[in-house]
Amino acid sequence: MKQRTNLTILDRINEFKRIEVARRRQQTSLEALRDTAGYGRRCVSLADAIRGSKHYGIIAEFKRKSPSQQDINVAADPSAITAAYANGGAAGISCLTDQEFFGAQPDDIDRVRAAVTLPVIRKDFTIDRYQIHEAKAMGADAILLIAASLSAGEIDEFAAEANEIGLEVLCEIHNEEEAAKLSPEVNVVGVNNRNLKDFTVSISNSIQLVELLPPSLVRISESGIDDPQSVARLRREGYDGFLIGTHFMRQADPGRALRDFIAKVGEIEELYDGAIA
Ligand SMILES: O=P(O)(O)OC[C@@H](O)[C@@H](O)c1c[nH]c2ccccc12
Repeated sequence: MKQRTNLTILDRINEFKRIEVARRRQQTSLEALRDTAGYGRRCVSLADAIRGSKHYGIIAEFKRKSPSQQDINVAADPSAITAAYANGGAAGISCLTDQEFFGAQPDDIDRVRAAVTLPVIRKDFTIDRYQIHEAKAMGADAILLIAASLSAGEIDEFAAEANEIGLEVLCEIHNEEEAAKLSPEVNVVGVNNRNLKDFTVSISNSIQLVELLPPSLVRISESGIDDPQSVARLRREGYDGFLIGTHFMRQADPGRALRDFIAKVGEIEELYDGAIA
């Protein structure tokens, strides 16, 4: 038998999710989810927002705490912060909805939805198709699929089901083996710089994997980005966007931090363009 001590954090979260999903399904049926106002809402395209961004395609994340960073900003208000992210130049919003490990509250997406018109990613650990419909009912525009947790068949199936109800899919990979699981149903591919098994972070992971990413997909680099220089570098490698949470959430004014960050990327790119002109 597999020993509990050998389970990674991702295994533990996914195990918890199976119980959570079973409980939620008892409380609210799929049919009831389909009757919600959120479910009837027309989604905004995340891929288009990243591609069309004039501010480097930054998806700013709302996150109170995490297993790797512990408390980040536990008293944070989702409406105020994401409205400030929108004003600061975000291309999209990522909002954690896991309560147990990430400290989310049940109405977080509602509050984000009320505050912004940007595309919103429901950031959770999707291991069951029920969660796809739940994301739609919550008013999200896109869901996250973590390749480390799913088979190639599940990624394809879940992504197709999400697309069918208007949701886009961000599929997250961390290595070559996971890159091979990408499906044509996926809209955005994210290379995670953080290893979800041991929490080590390395931006060079995005640099190494970029050549394996299908050119048709919008590409983003995720996690551990805290320096405008890294964004400028990764853009030269072919990344269209960036998912950044902790660096902004830790600051007194996350919206302003995003605005300043974007301005610095601009300065770096100007210098770079000047140097090669
Ligand atoms: O806070 P950071 O290091 O800027 O990272 C944001 C985002 O990439 C990270 O929260 C994340 C990436 N993949 C995930 C999967 C589940 C939960 C969270 C994540």
